[in-house]
Amino acid sequence: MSAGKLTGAVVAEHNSKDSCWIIVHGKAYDVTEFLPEHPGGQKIILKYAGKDATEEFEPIHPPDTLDKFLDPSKHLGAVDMATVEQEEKAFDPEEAERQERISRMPHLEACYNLLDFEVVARQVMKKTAWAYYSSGADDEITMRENHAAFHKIWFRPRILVDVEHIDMTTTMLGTKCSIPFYVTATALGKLGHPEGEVVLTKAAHEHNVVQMIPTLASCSLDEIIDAKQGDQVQWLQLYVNKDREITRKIVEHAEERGCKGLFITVDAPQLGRREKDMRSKFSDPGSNVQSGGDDIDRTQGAARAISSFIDPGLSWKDIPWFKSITRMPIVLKGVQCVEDVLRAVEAGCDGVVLSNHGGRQLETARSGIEVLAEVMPALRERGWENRIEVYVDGGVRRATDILKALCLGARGIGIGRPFLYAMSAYGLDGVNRAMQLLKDEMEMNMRLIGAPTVADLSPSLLDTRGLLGGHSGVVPSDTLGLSAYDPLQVPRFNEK
Ligand SMILES: Cc1cc2c(cc1C)[n+](S(=O)(=O)[O-])c1c(=O)[nH]c(=O)nc-1n2C[C@H](O)[C@H](O)[C@H](O)COP(=O)(O)O
Repeated sequence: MSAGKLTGAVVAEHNSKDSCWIIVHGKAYDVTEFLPEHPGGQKIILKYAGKDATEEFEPIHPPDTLDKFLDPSKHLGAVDMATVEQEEKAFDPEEAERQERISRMPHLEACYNLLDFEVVARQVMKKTAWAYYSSGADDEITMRENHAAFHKIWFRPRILVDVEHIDMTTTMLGTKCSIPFYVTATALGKLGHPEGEVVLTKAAHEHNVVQMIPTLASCSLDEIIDAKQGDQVQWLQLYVNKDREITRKIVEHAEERGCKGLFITVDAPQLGRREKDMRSKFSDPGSNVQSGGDDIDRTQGAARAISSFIDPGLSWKDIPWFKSITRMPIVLKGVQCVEDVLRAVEAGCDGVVLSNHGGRQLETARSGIEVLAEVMPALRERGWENRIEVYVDGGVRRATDILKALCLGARGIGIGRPFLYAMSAYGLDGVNRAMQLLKDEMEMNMRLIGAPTVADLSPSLLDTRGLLGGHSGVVPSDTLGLSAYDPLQVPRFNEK
């Protein structure tokens, strides 16, 4: 012991399956018995047996994970970190190139739209982080269709409308919001930024935008809720655990802490096959997947490793139970056809999110905006349009995308990746700029459409015939036009 603390040498003696100690945030833990239960497999823990595992642990696990899930008897106490041998990191040419690009990255002001953040983030993010955020399922057709679908809808703007004063405010689940979009739930925020989801919390407060807190956040639920200010509104996104008592505790705690909506994710009974994420794990020098020596198939990437608790048995019969454990409005996130929206109304749900999980789940599922165009007329013909709030997410990159969804009848629009990329590349300043760019675009486009308030946004302002074109998959491209087209510039990296 050194000054009443464990030394690195003592911890290093416990470096095998038979006796496995790790160090996280300066404390030692005996995880020997936990090894077979680890959702991410044993190999990743054994890689750090007897060593400091903090860097690997941090982005994937909320800080209270060990307190919550590891028996106190296995908490071995503080380690004198001065005695811990820090491993010499082998030179990583890819990391050196990434750092060099960071040194040349464009100024924040060079980002003029949400896609600009994606261009920069791709160059400056760590490979595994980029892979996790950017990946979609299988061939990523749905992921790309999510954005492409908005280009099938055209506006029918009205003129000579007094649009001097633009009012973007709306209400979502009874909450007044300054703009009709929200930060949707996206897991593992610390893959992109060391502060993780609390960065999104701060920006959401700045712009009076609702934040949906992910079950699989890197930050703990309490950290994210503690980061909110004043009457800032947060919702909880829930992956339902096979152990319903764990789920009950999470829901009750979130309600006690002031969350104003429960969004139950229903499109992920199993997480989708995201090959960029899988591939980046496969090439991860630390994993032994090549040798096939891992006891859990880590070729499935981070997604599969963190989601084994999700209950594939979740069904409509569970809705009454959720209504019995919370007074929060209940919204089903990931609904993808009219029939299930009508069923949600009959089940007494307060809302649905028309979503395919950002194209990360079922490949060739239709985009949320296309489903929205089908759902709202079906609700209106039954007189049910006010019985349920309909949200949509997926592929939203411009305010015109938001306005098209509002015209079709959406209550609010969820945005995921753009805020992750803005955060990963430029931190809080990036997310603030992204939200401000959207606000500026919204104000201008509401003027140009001839709709000064959200209530003025109606289906009559749209031409949706393009959505009826089906999914030929091979869109005849305007080759001549494209060859003449001077593509938009993207932020440029400074010359070497
Ligand atoms: C980009 C992204 C999306 C995730 C997401 C993680 C990332 C990195 N994760 S995931 O790890 O399980 O796939 C979640 C999640 O935790 N829970 C959830 O309901 N949706 C999750 N989604 C889906 C998200 O809530 C939106 O449906 C989707 O991001 C909207 O599409 P855009 O990214 O194009 O805005």
